[in-house]
Amino acid sequence: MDGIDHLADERNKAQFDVDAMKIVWAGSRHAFEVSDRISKLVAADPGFRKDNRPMLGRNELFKNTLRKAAYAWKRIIELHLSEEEAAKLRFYVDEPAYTDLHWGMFVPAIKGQGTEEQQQKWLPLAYKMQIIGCYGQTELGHGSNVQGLETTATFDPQTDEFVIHSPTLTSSKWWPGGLGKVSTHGVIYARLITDGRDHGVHGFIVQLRSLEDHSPLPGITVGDIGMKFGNGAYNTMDNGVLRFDHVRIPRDQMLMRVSQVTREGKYMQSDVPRQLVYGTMVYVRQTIVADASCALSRAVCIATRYSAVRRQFGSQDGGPESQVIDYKTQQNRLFPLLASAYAFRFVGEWLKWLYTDVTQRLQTNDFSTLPEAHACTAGLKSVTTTATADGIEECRKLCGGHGYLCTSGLPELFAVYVPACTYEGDNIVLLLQVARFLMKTVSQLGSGKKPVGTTSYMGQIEHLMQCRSNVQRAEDWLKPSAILEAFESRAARMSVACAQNLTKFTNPEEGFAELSADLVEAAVAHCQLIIVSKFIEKLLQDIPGKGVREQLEALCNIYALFLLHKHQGDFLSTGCITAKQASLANDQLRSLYSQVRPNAIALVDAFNYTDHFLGSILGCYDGNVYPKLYEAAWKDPLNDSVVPEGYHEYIRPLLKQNLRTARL
Ligand SMILES: CC/C=C\C/C=C\C/C=C\C/C=C\C/C=C\C/C=C\C=C\C(=O)SCCNC(=O)CCNC(=O)[C@H](O)C(C)(C)COP(=O)(O)OP(=O)(O)OC[C@H]1O[C@@H](n2cnc3c(N)ncnc32)[C@H](O)[C@@H]1OP(=O)(O)O
Ligand SMILES: Cc1cc2nc3c(=O)[nH]c(=O)nc-3n(C[C@H](O)[C@H](O)[C@H](O)COP(=O)(O)OP(=O)(O)OC[C@H]3O[C@@H](n4cnc5c(N)ncnc54)[C@H](O)[C@@H]3O)c2cc1C
Repeated sequence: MDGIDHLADERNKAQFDVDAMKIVWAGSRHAFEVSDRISKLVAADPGFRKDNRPMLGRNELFKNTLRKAAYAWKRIIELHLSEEEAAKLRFYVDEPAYTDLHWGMFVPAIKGQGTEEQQQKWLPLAYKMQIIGCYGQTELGHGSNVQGLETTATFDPQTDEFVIHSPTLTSSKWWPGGLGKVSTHGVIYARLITDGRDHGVHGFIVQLRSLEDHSPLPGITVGDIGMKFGNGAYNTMDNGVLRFDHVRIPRDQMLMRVSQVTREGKYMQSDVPRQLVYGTMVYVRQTIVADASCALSRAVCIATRYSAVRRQFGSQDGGPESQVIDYKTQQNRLFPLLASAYAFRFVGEWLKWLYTDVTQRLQTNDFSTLPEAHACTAGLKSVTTTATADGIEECRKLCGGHGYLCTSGLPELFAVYVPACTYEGDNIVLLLQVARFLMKTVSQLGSGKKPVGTTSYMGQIEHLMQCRSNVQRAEDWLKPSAILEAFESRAARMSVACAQNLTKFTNPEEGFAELSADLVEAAVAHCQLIIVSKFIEKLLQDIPGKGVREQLEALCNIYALFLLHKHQGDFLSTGCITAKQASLANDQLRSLYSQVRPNAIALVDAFNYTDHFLGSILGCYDGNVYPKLYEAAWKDPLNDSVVPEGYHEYIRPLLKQNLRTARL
């Protein structure tokens, strides 16, 4: 606006090489270059404008999303973008749309659960978007309990078809994104019935709409489920309702990698575990962890830049007031979120590796790491999305009153992000899955079976059950070994305590239900240990760039010590640390905040977000907040006229009446 960088002084304070940090954040030089190029391309294109979203009504908003999705596809084709570049373009367009489900769930479901033949038939059509697909699992009556789904797929041997049917109101598909108005096809989950026998839930490719005129096919009732939380926000998505009235599909449209139905109607299961039917959810949960770091870093970038711009109190001799970022309370709320964004980035990278590894093993029929992959994706999805949703709201509060304005970008970010705590598995339901995995691990400890992977720490259970932290000075908390021992012993002791309490119940399922709140806490402790340990492992790698390692070490310590402080009840009650050691951790945390303070702006610059992507006046790169806020206010439709519409109808009569009353 005035061409001045109002945050230049802050940028000059940085003690590390920001460009090198950008590469660490992106994951590689290649990833950085792709991301940088595509984000700038999107930002410069008026076709991807998004600042008017909160003002649009539902129909206008939705049509605008359709236009953008079609335009994005046109640009992808014109520019010959690779799959990686196209995914980045959709990411930076930053508008939830049916394409998320098409590329994010429909295609992966066919890839993961379809046979080679099925993949060859359906994937080319999906890749060219000649068909558009959704993921139709959840129903009005059941979401978390997948085994409770009611939709049926009954095999008819006479015609070699499945009959897909919604027998009750509660069996209506409800929620699938892209279903409401766009999808031509869906991977639909239904109970497979052959010869009167129910074989449980399986996936089927079902055509929903005509490829000629988009009308629903016979027997199909489909529509949108209605407005969701927040103006604009996730209402760009057509989450849908769907009912089937005896809809017939050919037999070869059952996804048959896990199990098959023969021409004669015989149900056959391959060696592949039935849980692979849930494989698409594992895949998406893994991507959601990486997305958590994006959403949180975005909110933190806004709150950090604005905290450096905003001044309140503390003026000396008529000089400027204090920047609010210098208040320790602000740092204590903001810097752990900054550290969490980095922590989630690195654990997301690791989880991607774990997922790729398990996928390769599955291809050779090695299913041994599937339970761990399920527990890690479920647990980390839960812990990172909860922290991110809470963190975005905290960032809004960190921006004071202006954070509540839509132009801060934070209300929309929160509204779009918060359902991540629910979709792809309710966070509590997922933590209970982790707890089951942990209880199984503990119960096998005496059997000679060595715990592996993320539970390998349980292999030293005797030590972890009785060790005492040897931290004596605040600086001792900077040793990775001190942090790891505290987190491992806390997690191990909480799991073992649950396991011991479970033995008091004759019926294990009753015990599990009764102790579920404690089990969830044990699962959280285990997941936080994974995040801390993956951050520490990241620091063992070669990290080029002046001062980059030092900044990451400080952030890693902030993340760990902040958690230790927040959950000190766990650490103290399990006897892993003393009250004195907890207090030393807090002293160390304060001193780490001072270390990070001069680098804070550079640490958020390293995310390399364009102003277009951030979509926030408070977070704009040049920090020129006030003129931009002032100017934006005048662009609000309410300011189109000086005297508002409705004055003559509703304000003037009131004022006149008050005048008469006053004269009386
Ligand atoms: C405007 C823009 C501005 C800003 C944008 C900013 C940010 C945006 C950021 C992010 C957006 C990112 C992404 C968006 C993506 C998605 C959103 C859209 C779509 C959402 C889609 C969905 O929600 S799809 C539906 C998902 N549904 C669920 O997740 C259901 C959850 N329930 C279950 O998974 C299961 O029912 C259960 C696991 C809870 C229980 O299953 P059940 O069969 O009953 O199992 P159990 O008896 O408990 O267990 C049996 C054994 O099976 C093992 N198991 C269970 N699940 C799995 C699995 N998945 N894999 C492997 N193994 C599994 C379990 O451990 C048991 O094992 P045992 O050894 O103990 O027998
Ligand atoms: C924005 C959005 C997009 C979505 N997109 C899709 C999609 O594309 N495709 C699709 O199929 N689905 C989709 N869903 C549905 C989503 O996956 C489900 O809403 C989710 O799995 C949670 O299930 P539920 O709604 O049945 O919650 P419920 O299970 O009914 O949860 C209600 C409460 O009960 C608690 N609870 C449930 N079971 C237990 C238990 N065993 N122990 C303790 N507490 C429990 C939960 O913690 C929660 O507090 C979407 C949902 C949203 C919000």
